Amino acid sequence: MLLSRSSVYTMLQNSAAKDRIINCLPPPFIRQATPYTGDDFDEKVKNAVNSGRMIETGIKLSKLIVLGDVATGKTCLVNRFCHRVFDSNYKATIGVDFEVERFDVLGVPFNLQIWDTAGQERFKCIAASYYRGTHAIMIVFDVTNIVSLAHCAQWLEEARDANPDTNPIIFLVATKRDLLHTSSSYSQIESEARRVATNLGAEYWAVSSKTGDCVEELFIRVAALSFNRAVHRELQGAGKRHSRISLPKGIKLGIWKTWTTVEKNTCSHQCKK
Ligand SMILES: Nc1nc2c(ncn2[C@@H]2O[C@H](COP(=O)(O)OP(=O)(O)OP(=O)(O)O)[C@@H](O)[C@H]2O)c(=O)[nH]1
Repeated sequence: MLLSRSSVYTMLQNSAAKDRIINCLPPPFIRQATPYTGDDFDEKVKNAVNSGRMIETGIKLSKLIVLGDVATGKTCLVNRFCHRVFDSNYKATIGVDFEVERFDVLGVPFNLQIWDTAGQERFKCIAASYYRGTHAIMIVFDVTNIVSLAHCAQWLEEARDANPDTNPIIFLVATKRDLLHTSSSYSQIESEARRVATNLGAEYWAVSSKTGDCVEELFIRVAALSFNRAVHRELQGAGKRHSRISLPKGIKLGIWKTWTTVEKNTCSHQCKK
């Protein structure tokens, strides 16, 4: 069955969960540890949304890839956000896993494709073939493993090589925050990680998939910045391709997550103003 653009739009518009509704730009983890310093969505983006132009151009879609050393917690991070679960047993990702999360940003339907990639060397070439066309890159390291932080620059370089013509949003994410019990051991890692984040031009976050600490906030921030960038790109005429539904080869609309319908415009992410 073929769905018209307007029926797909209506279907998706009605399906963002309450906690996926974003009406204001969420803050970074640390104000001094981000290159994305704006306090709000761009004026041009807000004007375009308010004028209704975004509805005509179709559903917004951005691709996020999650990269990092083996067992740093990439899968647990994605599963915590997408399924609200945590599994303490390690199961290696083979190649890539794929999720789509539905958001409603400033009243506009927005989909974030989340690509969880394998950290194991032997699966790397499969994973790397999915790096292309990304709009956001999340480099993950384990707070208890300083070597995984040292490898972040290499992961980013490989992702950038696959996207020479784009300017993706970059996040450096410290996982397993719950494992560092003293604040002094964490602050040592944090200062080194923030230095690395600055060098990479990345926004820094520290999360725990086990406790759920800051996971939701991280992905809401990723979605909001990605939406801002996607609309901006579209307004500049460079993002025409991304304004349409473009699912990866072999992925059908039917596997998209359909969240239980919730009342529209009930925002759980309150504006601070
Ligand atoms: N304590 C704690 N353990 C975690 C956390 N996140 C992940 N782990 C554990 O770390 C191990 C590796 O997690 P995964 O999410 O599978 O790691 P991955 O980066 O996806 O691994 P690859 O797919 O092989 O690259 C598992 O045993 C998890 O339970 C966390 O926030 N806290």
